[in-house]
Amino acid sequence: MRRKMAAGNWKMNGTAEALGEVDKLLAAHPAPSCDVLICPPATLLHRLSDRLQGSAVRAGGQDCHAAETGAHTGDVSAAMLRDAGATHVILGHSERRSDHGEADDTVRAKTEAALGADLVAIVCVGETEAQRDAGETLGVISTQLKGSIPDGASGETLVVAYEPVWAIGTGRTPTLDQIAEVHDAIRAELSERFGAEAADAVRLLYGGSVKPANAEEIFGVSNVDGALVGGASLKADDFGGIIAALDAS
Ligand SMILES: O=C(CO)COP(=O)(O)O
Repeated sequence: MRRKMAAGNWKMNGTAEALGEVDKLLAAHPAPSCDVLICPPATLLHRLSDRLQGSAVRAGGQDCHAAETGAHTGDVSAAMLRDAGATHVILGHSERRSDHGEADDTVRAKTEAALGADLVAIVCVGETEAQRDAGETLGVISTQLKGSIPDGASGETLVVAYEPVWAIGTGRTPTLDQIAEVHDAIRAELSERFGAEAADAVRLLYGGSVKPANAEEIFGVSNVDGALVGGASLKADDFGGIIAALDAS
């Protein structure tokens, strides 16, 4: 049985006062039965992980460099995230791919670095609207999975997030059938590469305009093991509603 996961990606949002929302969330959901993860900006990671001491909620990074140390101004290594209290890191998010030109081989190198630092890697894949309209969705996802996930990944160290680019921050979501089609295809692809047992242990998250109002139906979809949540993770009430829907699913 895969443990469900609700992961919040704060993106470039939040200064110290945002931690008040975390206090609210912890008070409202002291013992969630799913894994709950918050990935704040790197500047908040240490303070967040201090705040989460003694709770069931974990902290994660939003990116890391592929190298361990060195002359990479502005970058943060996987070991540094770990040192700041992270247990997980999001890699290959579509905003990293588009804002920073990250290709699959970069994502793969970063994922290797994350695994080497004992972080769970949440590797993101997803098609653009033009790719979906052209009928290329499954091919694009397959290429991203092959290129972004290193051979050393396992069910315990890898989470895959399917985030259609056109659904991120837009209020639009794929149909439930479209989500099922992609998640089933991801599971099959992982199974072919890593074997059924290892593939079965990998959590597959859906991301893109997940809200309390649509969470329940999305969590009912085949091979959806939770969500990677952007905007709605910034407010304790909204993220709490998503956690509650996941716990009830
Ligand atoms: O990109 C996302 C999470 O990584 C999704 O963002 P939204 O939930 O704001 O659409």
